Amino acid sequence: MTRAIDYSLYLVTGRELLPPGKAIKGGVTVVQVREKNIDTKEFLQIALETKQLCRKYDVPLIINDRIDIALAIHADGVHLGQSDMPIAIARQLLPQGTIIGTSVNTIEEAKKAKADGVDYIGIGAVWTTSSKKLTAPVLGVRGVGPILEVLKDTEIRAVAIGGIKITNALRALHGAIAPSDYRYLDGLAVVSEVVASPKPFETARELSHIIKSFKSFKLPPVFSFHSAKCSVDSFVSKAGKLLESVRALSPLVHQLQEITNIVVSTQSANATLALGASPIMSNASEEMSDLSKIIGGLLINIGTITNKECMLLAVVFDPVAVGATAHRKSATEEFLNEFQPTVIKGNAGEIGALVGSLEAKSRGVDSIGPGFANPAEIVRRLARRERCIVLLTGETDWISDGDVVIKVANGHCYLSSITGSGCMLGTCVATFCAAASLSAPPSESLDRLLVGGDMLIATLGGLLALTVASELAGERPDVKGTGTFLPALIDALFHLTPEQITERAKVEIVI
Ligand SMILES: Cc1ncc(COP(=O)(O)OP(=O)(O)O)c(N)n1
Ligand SMILES: Cc1nc(C(=O)O)sc1CCOP(=O)(O)O
Repeated sequence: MTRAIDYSLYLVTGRELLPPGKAIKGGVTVVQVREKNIDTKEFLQIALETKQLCRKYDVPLIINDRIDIALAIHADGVHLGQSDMPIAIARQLLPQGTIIGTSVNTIEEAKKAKADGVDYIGIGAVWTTSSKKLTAPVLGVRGVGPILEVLKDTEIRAVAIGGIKITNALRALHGAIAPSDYRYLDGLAVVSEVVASPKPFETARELSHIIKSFKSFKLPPVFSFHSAKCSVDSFVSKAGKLLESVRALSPLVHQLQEITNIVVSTQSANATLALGASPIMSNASEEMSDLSKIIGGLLINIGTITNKECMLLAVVFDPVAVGATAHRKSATEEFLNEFQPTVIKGNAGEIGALVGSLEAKSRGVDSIGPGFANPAEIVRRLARRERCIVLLTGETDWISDGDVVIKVANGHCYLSSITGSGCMLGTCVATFCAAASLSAPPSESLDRLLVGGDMLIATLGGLLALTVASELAGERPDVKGTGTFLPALIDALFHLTPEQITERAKVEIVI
């Protein structure tokens, strides 16, 4: 019988790298010895030494490429690449129960591996790597899910390999989920993150913690805890109450808006202040590391984040006019390939570009086209795919965590006639998300390792804050048009109460 293996943290190592002892103690669950350009005798020696270490800690040992070495040391398994010994012949040569894994870069290769009856596949390379000269294209995190889909209804295990780091492990795990049946990775395979670490024990421990936390959490939804059975009243009252947390905690909200002008920045900063939070507007990547330690939430539009620690903060991603230019499209792709947002917010044109729908398109920052025939399905699908909350804005707004869909019909018509209202909404949502995450019990973020706090409620709270404030502002007798509306809106945000939110909310749970 084949030994059952925990593939969670799969360390690939070799003679120029570490003896894996410290890393195993930190939580490595499988070790592979991978040697290139080496004498057989020397490979054998290294494999034997590694085997002793693996036996000591009861961790299975896999040999890369070389069936003869695996046979000689009675290894637990072999890993064979596309140009190595064919799987069927390897099966004949190896004792029954030997684990056989193979490398996969395409759906076709995955189908072949499935037909060959391998025990596991290594899917890669997810990202670029300095540990190997790649001969196949980099998949990106979005390329992994469709390959996993091939393993549907099989016992074949899967790990992702290539460029996996502590900072992107979470995105790799969440982003690499086959959408149709929630098949997810069994583990992550790493070389340099552990072997080049000055503290391999600590690095392995941290990676292991991320993977365990991911696996312990039931899928989906990622950021909230609801079912369609929850009542509208409970959603709305929790969303309104969050305003009290915003005022009590006054979270620092970082607004990294590479493509916005100064007028909009001032407005967004004033809206953040009016809610009782504290804005910091900075695009300097040099500051990201320091800022990530003190901010409660982050709002980002098209642009880059160099500091991946931010992934563990409440992050609102606003892909402004993503469908309008090739640059915005590729920047957004790149961002979502690497980064795990908490909320994606966009108008129909922007969300349409993300889901590949022709029902709505971007013209500049505006949206054109007939609009979505089934907006509830669109937000739910995107939320599931990106493992986050999605907020689709328009005359009616739609929110989903991939499960529940909420329809919101608040807002004054002047909102769409002033510049920067989308950015103001982004900052309101980021502010409420920051307050929700800061007030969450510490165990919540530790257990789930994403962002603690209820991000569905927080998104609803931020949306209601701005839309209800806009109604209050628009109703003022001294507001005669959009010029007087804007300062009245800031005033309304400043004086907004939880009761106004709950009394005025026009919210429906759709599914
Ligand atoms: C877990 C895992 N996945 C993929 C590979 C790559 O193996 P291969 O294609 O045989 O390439 P080389 O490692 O031989 O360069 C792997 N080793 N482990
Ligand atoms: C050994 C290997 N195989 C890959 C593949 O794509 O099949 S990528 C890779 C190296 C992974 O190293 P690191 O964790 O340092 O990026």
